[in-house]
Amino acid sequence: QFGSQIYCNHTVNEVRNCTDYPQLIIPCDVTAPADICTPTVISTFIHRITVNTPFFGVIFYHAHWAFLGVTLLGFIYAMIKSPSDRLYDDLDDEMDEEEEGFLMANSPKLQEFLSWAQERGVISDIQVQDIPDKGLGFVTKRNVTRDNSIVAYIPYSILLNATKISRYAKDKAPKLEETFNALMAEGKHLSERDIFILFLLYERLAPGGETSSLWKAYIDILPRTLHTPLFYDPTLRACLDGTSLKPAVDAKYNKLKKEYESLRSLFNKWSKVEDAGGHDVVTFEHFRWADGVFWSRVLSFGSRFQTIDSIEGDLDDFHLVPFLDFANHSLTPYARWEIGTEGVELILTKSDSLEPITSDTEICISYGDKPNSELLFVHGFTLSDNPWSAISFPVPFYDDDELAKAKLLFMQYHGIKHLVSLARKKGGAELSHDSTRAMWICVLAEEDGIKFKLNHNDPSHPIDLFIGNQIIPTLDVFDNVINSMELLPVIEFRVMESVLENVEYLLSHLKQTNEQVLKMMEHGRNSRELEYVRIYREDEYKFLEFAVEDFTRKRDALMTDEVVQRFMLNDQ
Ligand SMILES: C[S@@+](CC[C@H](N)C(=O)[O-])C[C@H]1O[C@@H](n2cnc3c(N)ncnc32)[C@H](O)[C@@H]1O
Repeated sequence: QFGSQIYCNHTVNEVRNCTDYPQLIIPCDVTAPADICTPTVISTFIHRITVNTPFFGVIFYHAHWAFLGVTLLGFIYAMIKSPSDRLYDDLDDEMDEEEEGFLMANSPKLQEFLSWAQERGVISDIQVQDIPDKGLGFVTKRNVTRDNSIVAYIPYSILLNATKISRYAKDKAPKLEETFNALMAEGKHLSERDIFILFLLYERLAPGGETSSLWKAYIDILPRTLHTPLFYDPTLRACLDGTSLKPAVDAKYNKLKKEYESLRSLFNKWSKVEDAGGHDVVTFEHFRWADGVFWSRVLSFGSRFQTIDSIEGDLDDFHLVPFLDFANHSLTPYARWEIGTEGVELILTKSDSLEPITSDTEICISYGDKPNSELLFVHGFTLSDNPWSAISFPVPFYDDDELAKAKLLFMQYHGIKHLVSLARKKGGAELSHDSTRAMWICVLAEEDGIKFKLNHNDPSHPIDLFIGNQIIPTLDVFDNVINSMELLPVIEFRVMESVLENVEYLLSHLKQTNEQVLKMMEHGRNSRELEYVRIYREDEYKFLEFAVEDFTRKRDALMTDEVVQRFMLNDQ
């Protein structure tokens, strides 16, 4: 009623004086002198109502208590009510795991999954644990020797691949099958990846899809938030400016967005939008998640098929292997995975060292010789001591190249990527075989004797290439013909010059943005993601400097070649 007002409650000769009695300076209350303590406007107002119309005063008094009571009850209800809506269940999951984006090793969901796996035949002699900065991973339970022994075994029956998902949709998930059928009716070819991500979304979000599913326990342990650049906020994304990854991230983001929009209406057939609280059943956020989970956990069996003939007759490349997919990546892994006769095995790789691996040591596998750009793009982490470096840029056709369209069509027909990839190998920066072919096609001109013939009436074979008078039916023939051309050093010289121009441009672009980005990084919140981006930028910078040096050397060496010199003289 009086707010923070105070007064002196002591008089000397009828004058208020608290100089010697500071303890008598006290807060105003109703007994205080009215000329010193002024009630607040609101309290005066309420007082007046109460005195002039006691009836309303009584109502006001009781309403006050009723309001407090209802608020308290509402609060208690909100505390004890478990959210029933699937959408909020999901939100709840996300909040639990929000901090790290990963499940914790002691979570009931993980325990449920481990029992599920065990009941279905998974055998393991290692433990799933929280690994700092990596989510979950494997650790040894006791001292073990590296002797090619199997430390985990996952039977084929719980592996997922596109064929199995399609069969599951047919038998148990009619709405998922409807989605597959609708897309095929539109003439869309469903890739293995398409089938996987539709499955992951269906299992996670379609009502009734997950509850009775064989895969529920597995879907539940998949990380709900991912940390790849596709999930960066705009500031963090700007820290990629000037790198070769930036255009790749932007392109992927836009592609996913388009893909999501084209599927949105089909997702909304899984349940009524009203039942999903007026939201889309599957949001773009979910769609990004499914794509990210797929690429960060899938194993490619492709190159290892010769070792199996009992995997239920299907020859899909991509497999999700529940349990094995807890294995993290290391440059010096203790284990590898292999396809056994009845399941996938995790094997402690043999080592000459007799020293055992001590208990509680992390058991990693190798995801392959992946450069930091790829690790960051697919997995959201980088390694400061990663020896694998690589860089890619689009095939650099000249603006005035009239054959560019035909060249692109030829490359497409023969499955040559439109991307040039350079990697650190054998002490130099090397073009991949595919990229060498792409660069040859790029730098060849009509004057060199190449000719394209378009086959308008045959869409299955739309273009032919001729070099001299020889038709080039396959890429092997292409390699042989180019390698036996007298002009080869000139072609190589052009390739070196063009690649050099591109790596020089990439380096200067990275240099230009470095200062600005480093400043932004200094002021940014220090996060693990930022550290990963910093490592990647430094790595790319060093590799580009190295590539510029190496290609300058290679180009200069070719400049002394007789054929090149003759060609240059004739050209002038
Ligand atoms: C196949 S999963 C491995 C299991 C995963 N840690 C989990 O909690 O489910 C691959 C993901 O693990 C994380 N990861 C694997 N190796 C890592 C490493 N060396 N450093 C940081 N994160 C790693 C990345 O998020 C990656 O996308």
